[in-house]
Amino acid sequence: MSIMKQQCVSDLENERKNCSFDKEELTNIVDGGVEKTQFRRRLEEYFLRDPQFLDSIGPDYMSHEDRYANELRKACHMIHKFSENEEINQVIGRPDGVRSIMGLGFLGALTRDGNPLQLHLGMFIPTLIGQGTPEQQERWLGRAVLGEIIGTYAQTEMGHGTFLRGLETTATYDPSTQEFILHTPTITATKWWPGGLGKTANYAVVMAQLFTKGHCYGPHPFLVQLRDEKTHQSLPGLTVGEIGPRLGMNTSDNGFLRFDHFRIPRTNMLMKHSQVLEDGTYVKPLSSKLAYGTMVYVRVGICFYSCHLLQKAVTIATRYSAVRHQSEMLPGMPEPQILDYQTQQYKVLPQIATVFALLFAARRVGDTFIEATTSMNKGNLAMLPELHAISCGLKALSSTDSTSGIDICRLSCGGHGYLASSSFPRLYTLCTATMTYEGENTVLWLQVARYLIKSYQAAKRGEVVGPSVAYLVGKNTTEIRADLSDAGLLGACRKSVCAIVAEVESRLQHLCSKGQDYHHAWNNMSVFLVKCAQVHTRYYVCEKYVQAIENLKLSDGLRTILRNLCRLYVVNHIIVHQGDFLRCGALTASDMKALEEEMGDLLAALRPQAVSIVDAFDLDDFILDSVLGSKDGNVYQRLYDEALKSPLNQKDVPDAYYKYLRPLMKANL
Ligand SMILES: CCCCCCCCCCCCCCCCCC(=O)SCCNC(=O)CCNC(=O)[C@H](O)C(C)(C)COP(=O)(O)OP(=O)(O)OC[C@H]1O[C@@H](n2cnc3c(N)ncnc32)[C@H](O)[C@@H]1OP(=O)(O)O
Ligand SMILES: Cc1cc2nc3c(=O)[nH]c(=O)nc-3n(C[C@H](O)[C@H](O)[C@H](O)COP(=O)(O)OP(=O)(O)OC[C@H]3O[C@@H](n4cnc5c(N)ncnc54)[C@H](O)[C@@H]3O)c2cc1C
Repeated sequence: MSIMKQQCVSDLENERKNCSFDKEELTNIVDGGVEKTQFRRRLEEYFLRDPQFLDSIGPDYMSHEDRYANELRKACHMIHKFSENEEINQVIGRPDGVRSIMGLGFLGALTRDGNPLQLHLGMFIPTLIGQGTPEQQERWLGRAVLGEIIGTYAQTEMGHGTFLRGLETTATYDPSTQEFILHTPTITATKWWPGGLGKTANYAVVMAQLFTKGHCYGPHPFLVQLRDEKTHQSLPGLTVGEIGPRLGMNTSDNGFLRFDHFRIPRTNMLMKHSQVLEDGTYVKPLSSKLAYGTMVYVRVGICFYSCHLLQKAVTIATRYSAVRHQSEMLPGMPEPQILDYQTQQYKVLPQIATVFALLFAARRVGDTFIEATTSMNKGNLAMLPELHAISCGLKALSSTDSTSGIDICRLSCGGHGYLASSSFPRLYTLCTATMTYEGENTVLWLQVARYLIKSYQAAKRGEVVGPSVAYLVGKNTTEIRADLSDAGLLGACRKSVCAIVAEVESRLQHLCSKGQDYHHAWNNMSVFLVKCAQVHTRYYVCEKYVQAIENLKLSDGLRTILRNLCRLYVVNHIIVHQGDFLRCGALTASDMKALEEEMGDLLAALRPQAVSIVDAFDLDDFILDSVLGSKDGNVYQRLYDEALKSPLNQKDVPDAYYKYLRPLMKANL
């Protein structure tokens, strides 16, 4: 064993000796229970040890087409393995089965840079479940689950992604043939972006403006066959293709689609919520927003997904920080592990704390989703506005924090973090996409703000408002801070959110009273409205974090760790945004000093446990896919071995030298 390897390995071994808690207990909490850990491990064994998921050469060295083909190969193999596994079949058969399987983060690692079947699994099947009638599900769902038909979710157009009411694709009902005629009237109406649309999918859920009897009823979902089931050739009357290279996700064949008066049967409109009868009569849904149901589902999924990406990044960064030695802390002494620098701890440890914050909050929003959909299925839509606001807020917060957290982790690994083999570039590009897709984050923050302001005004009038916003009026606004305990800090958060919302609402009203119409006043206040949404959502996350730890049954050792992480999260948030707390008098300058001191203590207390905590995430080396983050810490050998795989290293003198450099250098001429 080389000296370097020995040192790296013993660094991690020493770290692991410090562990003051039961790792398995923490793993179970991360998974959501002992049984879930066991289930995940069984499936990981089944998938990750299968050599078919290995790449013959690194995807970064493949052509665009070969990379797509390689990931498609693995994605199809994954579906085969789904159908061959009795346990998975049983789970998929349950009402929440598809969600449970999709929620297994490790599946994302089977394909590296975007899965061509992700939209099929993540949106097409859920839309059939959420928007299709029982007869429609009978017709398509079973085939979709088996992979006999592959679909995508085609909503966004070149001209409109955010503003759904602005979609231009039309679906006009023709009662004489009982068909809808799908048409793309302009270049901007071209469907643009859907994953898997380019070359993989032979079906799509297409969102189009529904016209019947001369009226437009807004965007509705239609099940459209795109390609022949035998030849896979695109059907006459439509044009479909791939949109070209992206920042990342380059193997998800994001596509475009145009219709030229393309006809589909009436029964292909997904009619669970609204219907068009044979004679063209439109039957209204209970709420027009039910057509947006799949987006709400996926926004909840993104809260889990972005958190999982951060979990990977922080595992890599923490292990690397324990094996990397650099500079001198004490003059003349050996170079310390970089994790011993307080500034390094401040990069890594808050990201670990964030993983738990996002995970606990995602679980709460997941529960709200299940509760709301259960009552919606019984015709009660009362929870829909609250679900929409919470899922928008948490999707925006999770994706933003995970993306910035991943980049902080990358930076914490210095130069090596910039290598593709560190995995950070891929983690970053996968995560930053979650800030845009499924609702661009600013737009989602403004949806939350709309709900906040309306609820605040309603609460001031004495009306009952949703549970997540009930705190906006009443004693919280005048609450006198007692101490810096968890409860005290949550009280300070509440007070500052209440102050910010009250001030922004009053400035909004002021603009209106000066003669601005509400929409202009709204736009002129929108920077601050976004802020309202952000502080409210942050408070939601902090509150759920504290509650989760209070409610979990934990051993003392683990309780201390999780409590310290939670404190670090809340205290750091308050320090970073201290202006919000000082401005409304929720906290004082001397409180801030005390909190800063506490933060230093928390970093020091958590430092010895950092490697063990990320070990407890139980992420297999295959999942991490990083030369910097593997379990054994053998960083330098892996870096070197990976570099040797570069095609440029297969010849000492590359062909390009003879073509370009030699003439320039005038060598041997
Ligand atoms: C649980 C575990 C899970 C496991 C995991 C599984 C999942 C794994 C994840 C897989 C990842 C898959 C990859 C995904 C790839 C990306 C796919 C896409 O981007 S696809 C493309 C994604 N594209 C996008 O996301 C587009 C984003 N744009 C939009 O969603 C909409 O245009 C809008 C919301 C911005 C405005 O809509 P507009 O119609 O103009 O509405 P107005 O503003 O005029 O407000 C009117 C009223 O409606 C209300 N309301 C609104 N929405 C909802 C709702 N959903 N509901 C309820 N209510 C809603 C609103 O509050 C207001 O109420 P009020 O105040 O009147 O009471
Ligand atoms: C990797 C990836 C995968 C995708 N997959 C799919 C898919 O499978 N299916 C699908 O249908 N779509 C998909 N999309 C499209 C995606 O959903 C949209 O790009 C997204 O909803 C944003 O819409 P937009 O592109 O129209 O952005 P725009 O709305 O044009 O955003 C541009 C800017 O305008 C601002 N803006 C827009 N409206 C407002 C407003 N009301 N107030 C304030 N600011 C505003 C935004 O904040 C942003 O800064 C995907 C996109 C990406 C990047």
